[in-house]
Amino acid sequence: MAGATGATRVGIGLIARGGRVLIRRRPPRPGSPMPGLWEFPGGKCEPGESPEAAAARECREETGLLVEIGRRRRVVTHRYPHGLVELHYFDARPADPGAEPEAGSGFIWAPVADLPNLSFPEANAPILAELASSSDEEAG
Ligand SMILES: Nc1nc2c([nH]c(=O)n2[C@H]2C[C@H](O)[C@@H](COP(=O)(O)OP(=O)(O)OP(=O)(O)O)O2)c(=O)[nH]1
Repeated sequence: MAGATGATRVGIGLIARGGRVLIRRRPPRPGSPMPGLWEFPGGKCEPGESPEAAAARECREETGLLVEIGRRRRVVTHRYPHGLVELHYFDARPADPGAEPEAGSGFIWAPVADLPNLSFPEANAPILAELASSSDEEAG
């Protein structure tokens, strides 16, 4: 769904537990850009859906986990060759603290400190820098 700026709004969940976050490689699907890059769970807002609700729904659909959405950390507008996106990043955690992502979903718990070494879509640079700096603080 397009926002006021004409950008496609996207809700993204930073599902964290014990210094790790859930990521997977973007699947190679027809019409889905940037296959093979790592990503956080998320996707486009449906008509009338808030980014927060989209983040919760996509986390559920993609990882199988029911999540509690926390604060909105950042909003990033980015132009890709495939279009203009407005990415809303939310802190999230599994409603059941011991729950694991669905087998076959491709999601893994990656240490936050490892994220700078992985290839993500370009628009994720600011959130990756922010997460890396908060992991330094925790470590230090
Ligand atoms: N899920 C997700 N999308 C991201 C991230 N970083 C980033 O730039 N994006 C971009 C890629 C796409 O342009 C857009 C999300 O679209 P998508 O294609 O993954 O979403 P979707 O599941 O709703 O799409 P569809 O294939 O069902 O049409 O946000 C990220 O970390 N996670």
